Amino acid sequence: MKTIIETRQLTKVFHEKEVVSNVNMTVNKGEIYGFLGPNGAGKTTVMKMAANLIKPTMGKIRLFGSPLTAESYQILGKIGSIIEQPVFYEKLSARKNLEIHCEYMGYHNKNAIDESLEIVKLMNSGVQPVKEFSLGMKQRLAIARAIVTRPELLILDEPINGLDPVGIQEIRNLLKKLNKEYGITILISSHILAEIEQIADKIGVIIEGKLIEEIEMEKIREKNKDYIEIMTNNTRKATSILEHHLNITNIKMLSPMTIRIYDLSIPQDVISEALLKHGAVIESIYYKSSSLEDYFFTLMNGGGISA
Ligand SMILES: Nc1ncnc2c1ncn2[C@@H]1O[C@H](COP(=O)(O)OP(=O)(O)OP(=O)(O)O)[C@@H](O)[C@H]1O
Repeated sequence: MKTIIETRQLTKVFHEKEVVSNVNMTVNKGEIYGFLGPNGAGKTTVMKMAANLIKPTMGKIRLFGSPLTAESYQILGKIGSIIEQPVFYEKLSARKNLEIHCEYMGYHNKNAIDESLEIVKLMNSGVQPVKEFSLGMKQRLAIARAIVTRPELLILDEPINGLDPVGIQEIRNLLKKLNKEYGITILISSHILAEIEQIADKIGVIIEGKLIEEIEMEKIREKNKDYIEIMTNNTRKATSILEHHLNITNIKMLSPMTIRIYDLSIPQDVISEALLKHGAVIESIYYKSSSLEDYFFTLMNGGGISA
């Protein structure tokens, strides 16, 4: 698997305060990486270092497999970013803003501007000046500007911040499209779990400058599957009854007295009835539903992330 961003022991000190500490982050090609952490945790600082906007105090960054150095112009040309509040020429149209950006970047491709306006659905904004845009339109224009040079990696710092639910949905769909149809790898930060859990393939959680978790969403969902837990004096007998009489196969023995069923197609009362009917003693049986919010809450231990 190709690695697009790799940081090792990445550290940033501002005025003798370590705001990013030894961050080892890995963003793979094709991934949407959700970078999650409360306000002030260090997300923007890590992203600025990855985009070469500020220098690390210590540690290493590799982009597209090569070390990031002062001569990395070519590598940086493969990155589009929105870091902190995007600034536009407010009196000019969306198209004019993109033209100026392309000129500045030395990127000359006539179709690219039309294509990015089309992708973010701003084709119809015509000559309307950006100052009349809604926040959602401005965020879409920021994305258009980030993708107009056809980058392979997008670094987006809180692009959903402040949008209403419709705006959030629009940006989410847009990012999914850029990722799936155009193969763009995306690093996106947020302080709100719900904003990115639906689109991220992997999540990195940063608190007080430390990356405390980096994990695939798939693994989180796996860990957080609902189950039925049964305590019985004879787990072997109970397992055999479940397998032979109810055809349940996804059973895990947790202790000599406890089993868990992850196959939830059979209702709990049917399970109890079958166990009792065939002579197993049930000490307790209950349904456990665990949500992603629970997982993050436990992880953060109330560290300030809003679920
Ligand atoms: N240029 C700077 N000089 C001094 N301190 C800074 C500078 N930039 C950031 N910091 C401090 O570094 C810490 C991390 O800030 P950062 O902006 O990276 O966090 P964040 O996770 O992106 O939070 P937010 O979501 O609020 O932007 C904060 O305590 C912030 O005050």
